[in-house]
Amino acid sequence: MHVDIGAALASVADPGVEQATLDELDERVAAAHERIEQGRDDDEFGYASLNLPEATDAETIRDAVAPVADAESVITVGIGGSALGAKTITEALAEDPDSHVVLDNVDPEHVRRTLGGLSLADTAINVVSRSGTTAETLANFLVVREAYEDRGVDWTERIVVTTGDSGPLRALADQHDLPTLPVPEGVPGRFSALSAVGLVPPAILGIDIEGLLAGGRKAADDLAPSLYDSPAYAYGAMAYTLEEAGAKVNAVMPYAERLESFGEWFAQLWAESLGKDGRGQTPARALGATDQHSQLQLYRAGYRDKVVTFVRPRERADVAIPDPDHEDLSYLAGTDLGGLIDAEYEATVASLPAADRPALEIEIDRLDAESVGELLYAMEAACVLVGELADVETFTQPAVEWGKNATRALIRGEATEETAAIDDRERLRIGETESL
Ligand SMILES: O=P(O)(O)OC[C@H]1O[C@](O)(CO)[C@@H](O)[C@@H]1O
Repeated sequence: MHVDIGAALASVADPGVEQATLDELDERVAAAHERIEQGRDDDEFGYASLNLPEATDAETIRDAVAPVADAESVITVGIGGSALGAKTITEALAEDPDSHVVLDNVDPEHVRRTLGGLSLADTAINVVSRSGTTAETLANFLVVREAYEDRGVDWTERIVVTTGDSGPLRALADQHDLPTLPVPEGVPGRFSALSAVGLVPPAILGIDIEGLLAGGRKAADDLAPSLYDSPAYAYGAMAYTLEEAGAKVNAVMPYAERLESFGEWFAQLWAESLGKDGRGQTPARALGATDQHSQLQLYRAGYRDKVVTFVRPRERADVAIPDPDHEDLSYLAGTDLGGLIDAEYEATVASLPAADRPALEIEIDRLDAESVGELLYAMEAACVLVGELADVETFTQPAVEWGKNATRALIRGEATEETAAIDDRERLRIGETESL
């Protein structure tokens, strides 16, 4: 994996990073690296995330999924970091990415349609919740369980549960003696892709989870006291410095359909870790080449408040483009789709500094287990570095609690500060909707 930061230097971009600023920052990177390594050595809360490639035991995961290893599909019931890591890995690596469906929302139409489309007898259930109390996950699990019962499929024979030591999900697993895996100690959900939290569906679907962990180890080995020696820290240092210089939005634009969910995973990692104390880059999700015909206008000619992070695999499968039968298309003759998307990548990356806007590039070797593991780990390490440099609480997410408390109080019919705020919130309705 390599990171190219050239298109975000002040010599070609505004906001941009002066080489001298980067050299100066490198001393702070060294200090942050030392702090991170100390946290890893002590398995400190949060920093323990960066020990997962060594701490995760692939054999234990394979043993736990053995009873359902014959499943043709997996349905993951989880949300946030309890779903996005697995979703990202299976989308990137599964032979058939559609064999992993994820219920990480409580949209009744979507849940009903998803369950209706599955042969439950051939589908394993992967329920994941660190706290074991998340309303969306528990509600969806109860709906999924009932669907299995209604179709006469013994759900206790088709399930793996990954959860903490307490809470209703742990109690349910104990009550039915279900195969369970622990969530990693001291690792927030968004950092847990390289643990049972992210690796059960890949293991069931025959993905090389050992390769994913090996890729994570490679990225860990590349952490160094200088950003110039570590792709992860180079990316993190640039993202931090660009934010300081005004790039408040970080648009992640992978040039591979199989990395679209990586953008969703990155969004939680970046937003929940760094959106603290009135700061934090807003992660925008884009996809190349598609969003060249959509968001690129804004990235090149909108506010100077963005950096675009391009991601691509160097090696790709290929599809020849048949010779065109119109002279206006003669430029496509003898080319292939891989060559076309790579040409579009090069053109679009260059189009940012051509409009003196910053771009960062992340290139992985190919879409295989080691490269994906390396990418996920490197982004986690980059995120931890930004948290150190920005001096924020990287590993907690207190701001999400208000909505959870309000939802629970609403559902229970309780009168709380939150429900009062819901009742009294400012409204000015324009237009009509039919009254329910
Ligand atoms: O794994 P749990 O406890 O169900 O939490 C799911 C997600 O909800 C959050 O706690 C935010 O509410 C995320 O940090 C986490 O990934």
